[in-house]
Amino acid sequence: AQTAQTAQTAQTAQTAPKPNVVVLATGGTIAGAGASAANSATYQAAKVPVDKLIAGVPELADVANLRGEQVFQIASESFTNDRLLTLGKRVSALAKDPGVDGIVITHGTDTLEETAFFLTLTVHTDKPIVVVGSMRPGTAMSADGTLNLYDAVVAAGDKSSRGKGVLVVMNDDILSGRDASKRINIKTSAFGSQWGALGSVVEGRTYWFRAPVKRHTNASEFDIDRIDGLPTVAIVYGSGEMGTWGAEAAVKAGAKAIVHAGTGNGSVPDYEVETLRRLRAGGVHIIRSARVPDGFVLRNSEQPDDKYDWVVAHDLNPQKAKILAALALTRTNDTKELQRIFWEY
Ligand SMILES: NC(=O)C[C@H](N)C(=O)O
Repeated sequence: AQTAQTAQTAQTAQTAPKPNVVVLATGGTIAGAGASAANSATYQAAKVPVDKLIAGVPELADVANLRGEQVFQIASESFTNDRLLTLGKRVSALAKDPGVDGIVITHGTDTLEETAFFLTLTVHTDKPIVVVGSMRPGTAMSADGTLNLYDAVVAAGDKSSRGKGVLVVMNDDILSGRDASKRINIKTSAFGSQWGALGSVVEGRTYWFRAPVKRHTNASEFDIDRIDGLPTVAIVYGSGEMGTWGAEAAVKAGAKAIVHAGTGNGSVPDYEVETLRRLRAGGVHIIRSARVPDGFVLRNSEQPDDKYDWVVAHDLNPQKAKILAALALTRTNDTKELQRIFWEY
């Protein structure tokens, strides 16, 4: 009986139509190449074209009908707002295509968390969008890109991934694009979230344990199809003896908002308070976040945000807060609205 059932399962797998998944390649280490197999950290990112990446994992053909598109070939530290918009608009167009069931974006890991958050805030779709990278180039021993890509394609082709916002698949984990963050820069377990993974991919199957509750994709008020530019938002990193020059220089350079990556609970040094209040009075928004990777910044604790007309970034790290602030400023200049947005997304 078991043999009959195994045969039937195999036949169902063969006859069930495979999902159509598009791989959008942007570069990164997952497309990297090093001089020797021992080079896990010394290599050139963004070398291998998308068709070669796909051809390198023949098992992909078992789980999806795949085609690749080379959007960029860059290391992800070189992402700009313009590139984010180009990528977002392409993802949105593909998501509207009835012949596309899911989208995978291969991406460098350095700014993968920004791109994943940006897409989850701006692309209106239920279809799975999965961002994936690797920590070792394909030429290295124990390269992690092949399994990560396979897992990403599995997740993107799986109906159970729909409506969960943009996902990050790395190292067997399925994470929310909202709060997945690069937390270790030398190991394959690079990505995590203080709120935990949503699920796992194991041997070509997805397993889910939670779902995001914050607004995303179809429920978002931001729409990539209507955004053609983003304002400059600067992150000013908090430390002892940080001075006030970082904030001043950011505003001189045209920043419309400053994400203050404060110490502790988004603290502001006594000697900087008046500078930030003056910049706010001049129209620049001050968003208090924290350089501490976990936890969240409380409103009116540490600083009287109501009195100063400042915003807090909630649990978003500075780089995520920068993305949300830039998007929010395309729609409002009102502090209360900005704060609402930071609570809701
Ligand atoms: N692991 C990586 O992908 C790092 C690389 N610097 C990138 O972000 O493109």
